[in-house]
Amino acid sequence: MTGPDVDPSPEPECADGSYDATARIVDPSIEGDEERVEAALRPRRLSEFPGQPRVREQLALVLEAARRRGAPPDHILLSGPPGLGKTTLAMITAAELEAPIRITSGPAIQHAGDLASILSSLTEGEVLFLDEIHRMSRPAEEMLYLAMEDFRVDIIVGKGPGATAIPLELAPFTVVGATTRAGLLPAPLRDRFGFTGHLDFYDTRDLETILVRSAGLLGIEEDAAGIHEIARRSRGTPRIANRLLRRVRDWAQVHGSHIVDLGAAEAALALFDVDERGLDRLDRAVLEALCSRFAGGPVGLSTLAVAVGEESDTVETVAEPYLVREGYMLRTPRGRMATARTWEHLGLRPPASTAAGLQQALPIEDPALPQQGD
Ligand SMILES: Nc1ncnc2c1ncn2[C@@H]1O[C@H](COP(=O)(O)OP(=O)(O)OP(=O)(O)O)[C@@H](O)[C@H]1O
Repeated sequence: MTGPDVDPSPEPECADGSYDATARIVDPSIEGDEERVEAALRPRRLSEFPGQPRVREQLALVLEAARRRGAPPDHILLSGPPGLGKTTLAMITAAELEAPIRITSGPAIQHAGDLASILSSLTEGEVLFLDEIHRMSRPAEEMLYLAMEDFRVDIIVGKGPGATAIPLELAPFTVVGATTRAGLLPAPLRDRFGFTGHLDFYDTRDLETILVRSAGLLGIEEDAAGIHEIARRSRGTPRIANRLLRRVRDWAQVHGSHIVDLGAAEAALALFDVDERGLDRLDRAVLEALCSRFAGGPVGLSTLAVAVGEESDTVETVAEPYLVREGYMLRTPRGRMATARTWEHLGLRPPASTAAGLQQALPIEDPALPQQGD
């Protein structure tokens, strides 16, 4: 079977030499054709979903209990870095409940009225998937509290002192919210979710399972060494793993071997600037700025982002979680700092004062960053 195809990613360097995150081969965000390929690769049921054993088990329990009660489950919040499977799990939730799903996102709901019209059209038991729930407007958020708790919204009719609230009953439904920034959710909203699943980066073995499945669906011939190489250099992220698989497939096709093996994986990943540890150009740009321009830190997030020509949000949600998790960066009360591993990876020697500072660096717990076992 030949699966859907996409063009190779363009070279991510801008004309002025700054970094273009939209063109990153390991950018976990998606657009256009990529969305179509992703849809084809999504597991449909919990039993087909590799990795995240804790969340999977917890979710299975919540859904099974709801099914036995014959009532919609509690609202579900899924948090974690991009590309780890939040949307996939929301769709699986609906499939396991045999319920329809309505998909929207925080930025798409700017007015409370937008949300009211979605809520009032939900059928009993329907799943409402709210992606990027932390980006909803305040009035919509407040309407959502009431709807989640009492299955009711108050429609305001008129303006000023004469305005009246007309309550509108809603059919019971389940919100599945997804966020890359759980720490930004206001407490009243967070408290209305009966179950929170935090998705963490995948280990290499789970990524191998995902890649073998994807290769089968896309009609790609592979061997174990090729799959292993891609898996271990995918930043623990299924979306990136699937994308690298297609680029290695491209390389193999163009070079006439047609098989995703170790040689093809190494050559293609080198071509697309994915290094031995799976770090990409943005990761390395951040680390290089941290070491070369700020002597290893501490440096504030926005200063660091400006230094690499990126939005703070991109550095914080896309690059940092993996760099922190892999021990390449520390978040301290005084700012971001390089670690001994960073200097070593870049082949640089820290100045003596920085080396001493490294000993005193105190990491901070930040709810916006994924925490193990959260
Ligand atoms: N456990 C998994 N098994 C197989 N494929 C997966 C898994 N998790 C994610 N994927 C694949 O990775 C891609 C991205 O997943 P998904 O869209 O669910 O991520 P996300 O966390 O919602 O990302 P975002 O935060 O950007 O919305 C999809 O093609 C999906 O099929």
